[in-house]
Amino acid sequence: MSRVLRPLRTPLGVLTVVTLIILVLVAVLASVLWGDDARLADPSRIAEGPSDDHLFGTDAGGRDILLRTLVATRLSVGMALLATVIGVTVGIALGLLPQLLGPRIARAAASGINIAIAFPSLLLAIVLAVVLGRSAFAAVAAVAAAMAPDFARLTYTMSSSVAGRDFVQAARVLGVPKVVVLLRHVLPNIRDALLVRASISAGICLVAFASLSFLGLGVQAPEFDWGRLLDEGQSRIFVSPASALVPGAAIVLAGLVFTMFGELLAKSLPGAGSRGRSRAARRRHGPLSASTVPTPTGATADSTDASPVLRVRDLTVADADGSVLVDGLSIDVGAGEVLGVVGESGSGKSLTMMAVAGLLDPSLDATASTLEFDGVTLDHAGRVDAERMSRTHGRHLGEHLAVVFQDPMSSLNPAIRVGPQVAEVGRLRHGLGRRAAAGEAVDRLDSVHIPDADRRAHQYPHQFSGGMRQRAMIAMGLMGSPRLVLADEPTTALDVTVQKGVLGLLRDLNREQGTALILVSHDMAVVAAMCHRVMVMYRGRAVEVVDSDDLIAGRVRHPYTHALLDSVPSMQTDRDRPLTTIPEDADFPTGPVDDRTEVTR
Ligand SMILES: Nc1ncnc2c1ncn2[C@@H]1O[C@H](COP(=O)(O)OP(=O)(O)OP(=O)(O)O)[C@@H](O)[C@H]1O
Repeated sequence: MSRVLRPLRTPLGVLTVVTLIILVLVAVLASVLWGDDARLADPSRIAEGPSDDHLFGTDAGGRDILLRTLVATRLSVGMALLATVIGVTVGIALGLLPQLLGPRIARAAASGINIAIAFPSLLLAIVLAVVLGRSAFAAVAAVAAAMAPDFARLTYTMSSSVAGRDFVQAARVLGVPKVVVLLRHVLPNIRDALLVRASISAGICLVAFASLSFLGLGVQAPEFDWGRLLDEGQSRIFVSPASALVPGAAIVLAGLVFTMFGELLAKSLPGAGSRGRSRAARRRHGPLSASTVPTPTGATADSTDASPVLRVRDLTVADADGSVLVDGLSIDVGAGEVLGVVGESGSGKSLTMMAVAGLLDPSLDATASTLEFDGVTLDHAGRVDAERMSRTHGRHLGEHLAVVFQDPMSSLNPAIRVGPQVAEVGRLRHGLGRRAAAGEAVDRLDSVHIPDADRRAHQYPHQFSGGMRQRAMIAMGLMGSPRLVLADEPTTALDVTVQKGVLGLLRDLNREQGTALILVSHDMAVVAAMCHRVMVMYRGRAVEVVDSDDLIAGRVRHPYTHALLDSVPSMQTDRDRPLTTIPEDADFPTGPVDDRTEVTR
């Protein structure tokens, strides 16, 4: 709270607040106190200069210029605020729209917004005001319409960036409807920047209205706003400068107040960016398997379980240019199994997991001859369509599939307290009431060893440590009945002292509830200790799947797996020589090992 109030204690903050209060008081009271005087013409005092009775003189109707300017505050400020509210609301709705539509329509909508924003907004407002007719209502509609594209662009850009964060992906895995994701997870994280921009825009609106009225397009007689007063006064500016200068000064001052208020808001609000660091990356990976069955396209992480939890055949992911990023991958993971996935950076581990979770970027093209999760076929005529998966199987995936992302800071929505985030699954999936879901969330937080879970549930993610955030993510998965957990480098961002706790939690879940686990990691020691089998990926292909015992003993066959093992230091490593690394230009075969391949290690 003190952080929010700190900017108010600066001289600029005090000045802004005081002037804002004065502006509001004038807008509310001036019409009541001086409305009649400001409207009543006095033919005996037409176009007088400054005097004791009239500080800044009178206008062509003999009315006090100062009083008319004060009385015009309500209409001028009111119209600016109304247009801002309408423009911002419409702009935000338009800016969020592409997130709700399919990729093609979204691109078209985004292009439409870009084209609209290319028009100078004041020019657009003038054109619209002419088209809509001369009235205050038309002016409000015109200024709001001219402002909307700007906000649509801002909203679209910011929401696109937030939509890439892990906590939004996590919400999608849970099957949260798109509109709810936008309102609950995206909008709160861009709200602050929009608020600041809106208050600054209100000042700009004020000038736009003055311009319209000055051109005779806005408020019509007998009503008057500052722009109209300026228009009336400009013809007499050389005889009676105050007639134009007073309303002109009011426009400038009020515009300044709004702008200063916007600046003050910017300093007071923490801002979406500071609440949660953006991480565009998504990584999730690998599964557990049982036997290595070389296939024509790649090694298969194959489960011995008669009815695997996850069954993937010939998964291929290509980008828009046709480059193949994941090439013919086949995986089986059975209940209670842990499959490790290792491989060089960029080998396609995350994309594989994204495809399984239905979180693939729409720009990517994915196909599979089989993609079954927990007895449900997820692919559609060979196409892995994330949109369709979420629509058709969102509920099933949300209940039985849990994802633990790499970066615990970006996995949780920074704008929502941890308890309600964990409780969301209970409310969405199990139809629990707010109170019941909150109670269950506390139980789950407790079960993942969050100390003082009741109190912690009321805290925001930034008040949690990294390890606690990962535990909270796991607690979220436990709100359903997960049959499979995809853990994408879940401990990479954590201190080593915390890693053990998080991995232990995943292992307990696997052992006690028979939950299958796919663990992506670069840490060979972790993989060897945690997993039954390990799938080695290289350039988009599974080149080898090996029992972890064999991995530990070095009984591997593919040259890339050898190279991976050679790069792991051991107690026997010669400390006087540089550690072995895999050269960047190394070119290993991308085909899978088969039974004829000699075990050379
Ligand atoms: N949305 C996308 N559009 C185009 N290419 C992509 C996209 N996402 C990932 N890629 C590319 O696909 C390849 C595999 O990416 P992926 O994230 O699966 O790698 P990874 O094995 O998980 O790497 P790391 O270990 O560094 O996380 C990379 O070359 C990456 O640049």
